[in-house]
Amino acid sequence: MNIQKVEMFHVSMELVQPFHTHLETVKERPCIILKVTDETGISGWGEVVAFSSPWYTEETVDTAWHMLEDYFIPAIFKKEWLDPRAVLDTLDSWKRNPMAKAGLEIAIWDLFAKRAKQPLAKYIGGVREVVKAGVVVGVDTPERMIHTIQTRVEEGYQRIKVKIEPAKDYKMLMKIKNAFPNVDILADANSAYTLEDIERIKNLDSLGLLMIEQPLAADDLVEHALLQKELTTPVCLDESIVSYQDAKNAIRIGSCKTMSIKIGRVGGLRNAIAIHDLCMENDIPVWCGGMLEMGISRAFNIALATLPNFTLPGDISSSDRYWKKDITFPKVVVKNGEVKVSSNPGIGVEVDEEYVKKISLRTRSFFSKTT
Ligand SMILES: O=C(O)CCC(=O)c1ccccc1C(=O)O
Ligand SMILES: [Mg+2]
Repeated sequence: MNIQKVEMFHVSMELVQPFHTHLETVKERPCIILKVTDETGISGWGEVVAFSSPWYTEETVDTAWHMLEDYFIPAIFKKEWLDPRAVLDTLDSWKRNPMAKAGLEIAIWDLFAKRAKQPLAKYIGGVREVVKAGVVVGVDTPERMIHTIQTRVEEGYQRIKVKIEPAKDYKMLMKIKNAFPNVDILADANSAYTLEDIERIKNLDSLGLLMIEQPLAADDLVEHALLQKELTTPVCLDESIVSYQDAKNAIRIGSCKTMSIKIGRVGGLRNAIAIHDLCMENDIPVWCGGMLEMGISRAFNIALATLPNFTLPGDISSSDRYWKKDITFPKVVVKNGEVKVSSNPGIGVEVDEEYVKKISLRTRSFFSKTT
């Protein structure tokens, strides 16, 4: 297979509700959408999930745009592709920039699955017809959060995630747990604590949380291991796992009991699958993390979550939780706490290309030299 054309769209959409963490509030969500077309005219779609500023990880929309136009896109025209797993071997001749690499790599996976006339979930070895849905409830007063959680539980979501920080943890979580003793509650700290806060974190142990996500710094696998030894609540790593090697190290020293896998954060679908397999061999259950994504990335998350070791509900929610109008159709809907996996070829959703063009702030097309 040869790539003949790559189109890049820098788009932006307003979230239905602003997304608050202790690090950043996201109201307007930019993204890079990628369309790759082969010699037979079949196209695959990708999405780069970096934000406009480096609050979550170091990449931004602008750094990703730069890496894609100056390095990654020119490189993929130079090869004939027989397997989507080979794409990262080429892109990994440059360091890091996982979200930029992933955006391009996933578009090629979609293209391969479409050429094989198979749904992506089947193409990667998925085993589920439906995946479990979880949702994030934004920081607010405990009363309003309890009200929102009630609605989400009625909608069927199987797990509720709330953001915590030292100034807003035990009391808020206790109110929530008292109101919903049988609901799985996950607390995500986005690195708001240090090991000096160990007594504060240990205090959360009595709440029976499903897990605590990324309590400490992104680059601290060792301190997460020390913390996990002192806690009964499972530690889940998010920002700390940006490569297969990170996952291997975390497992080796016991930094966590579960992981959130995000295709963008780990540099592509091949790596996400490999980390899934590694965790499965080591009895570490995983779940699919979310990035406030648009419909293309959401479709990839659903396909990824059909792999056997995705036994925990992920940040996989209805399109309506994020967007008035998404760039893909049909919409993702949660029914009885589950999302149905598409049986259409590739990512299984159509991209509304006219709409993508309409909301684009900049676009660029690249062509193979041989056309
Ligand atoms: O619903 C979602 O898409 C995930 C929400 C979420 O927690 C998140 C969103 C953007 C960036 C980082 C994170 C995170 O998991 O820390
Ligand atoms: Mg997180």
